[in-house]
Amino acid sequence: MDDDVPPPPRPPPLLPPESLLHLCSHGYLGLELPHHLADKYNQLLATSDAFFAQPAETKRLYRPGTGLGPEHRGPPTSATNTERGYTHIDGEKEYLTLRKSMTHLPPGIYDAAAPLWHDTANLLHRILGDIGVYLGLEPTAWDGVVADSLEPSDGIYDDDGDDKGGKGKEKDGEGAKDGEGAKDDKGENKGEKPGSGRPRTHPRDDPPTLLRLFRYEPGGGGAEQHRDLGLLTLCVCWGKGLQVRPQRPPQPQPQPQSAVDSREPSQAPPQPPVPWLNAPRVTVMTGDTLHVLSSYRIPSAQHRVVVDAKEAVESAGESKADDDSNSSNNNKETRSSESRRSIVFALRSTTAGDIDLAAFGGYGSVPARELYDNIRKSRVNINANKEARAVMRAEYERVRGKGKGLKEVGPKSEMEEGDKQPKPDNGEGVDDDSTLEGELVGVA
Ligand SMILES: O=C(O)CCC(=O)C(=O)O
Ligand SMILES: [Fe+2]
Repeated sequence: MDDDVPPPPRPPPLLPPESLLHLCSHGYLGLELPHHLADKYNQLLATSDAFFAQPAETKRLYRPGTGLGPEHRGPPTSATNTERGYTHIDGEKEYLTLRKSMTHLPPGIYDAAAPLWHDTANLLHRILGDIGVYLGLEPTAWDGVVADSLEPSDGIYDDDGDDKGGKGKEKDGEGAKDGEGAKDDKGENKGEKPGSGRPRTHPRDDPPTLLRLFRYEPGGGGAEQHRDLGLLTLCVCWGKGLQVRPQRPPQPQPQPQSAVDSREPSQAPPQPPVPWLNAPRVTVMTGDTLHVLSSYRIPSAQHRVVVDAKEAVESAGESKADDDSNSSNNNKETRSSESRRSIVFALRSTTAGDIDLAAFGGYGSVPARELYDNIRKSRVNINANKEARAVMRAEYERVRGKGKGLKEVGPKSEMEEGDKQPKPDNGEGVDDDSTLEGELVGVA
């Protein structure tokens, strides 16, 4: 007998079976964070609050852009890039977006965010492992697509000019603009950990995963209904506003017609819309990339943010999405004069190399960047400013109106119909090298 039994390859399952079933059926789940991680979120919130309390001119130093002068501290990328640095949408919200490189950050943010990045990415990776088991995949199936997002970098960015134009530019396909920008800007992370001799990190080498600190204006509108682009998103909220929409329960099969009821199935009364529910304070949500890689078995979470207190109460009817044992039920109402804040960690699939589809029950492999770009198509960036959203929405409607667009909204039809779809927006016009996230699914 061989006593040499190898250790299990993974930690034991994290989610109880009923919670995993809820997540895989509805796309969202309330979580109770371990104390140490909840503390880290509270510390990051305090640091983030301190940053948002700064005068507008100070915060603007951290916006993305190039050639913005010696005081500029933000990422040296396109000025319209909403996926890095500080963004302010007047009357709506402001947010600071961190990427794995952890560079170009206001003082104090790196120290508060880096440990939290590590713990959150690893928590979501573990939940992906559970989802893999639910799907009948190897629990390690996701490792290759998230490996480059798991650990934060060291926040050092020292562009002394000798790697411009080459290293990493093609790595994730989003580097050219970043790299060009670096020529015009020293790009030092002056508010952050000084140091030398350590591996340098350039923003252009970042995987698309992000950590975002939000502050919403009271009554400023929140975020329109959408689905996230990536694999899993963790939202930690201070103040009510995040709402989720469960999947419609399966409908009973139409009965054989009888003399009593001769209605055609198509004449059945229309279903009332599924109501929005207030999300638990800490909620994990599935994204479109997970939907696609699960062969469409796992829905992506429909969600929105409603910060108009009156609308939030009316639309969700005070019901809470805490119908599972894991949810945390302390999503206190924000007083209308108070700003809602949230910290969002969006774990996205790599854009480097190839994705082995066999690991997901498919066949062959696909270039990771191609998968990412296909899923990103026909999306509206719900975190862009009003004008940009209007342009994207109009283009989206134009394409749909011509009948050449997606037969149905969403990545399923995109994947089925290949990548020949007209592109309502590919991100270039708005964010240049950034990812558009969030799709409006019922554009009014
Ligand atoms: O602020 C939140 O709670 C969620 C924001 C969101 O859904 C998003 O930015 O994609
Ligand atoms: Fe979202």
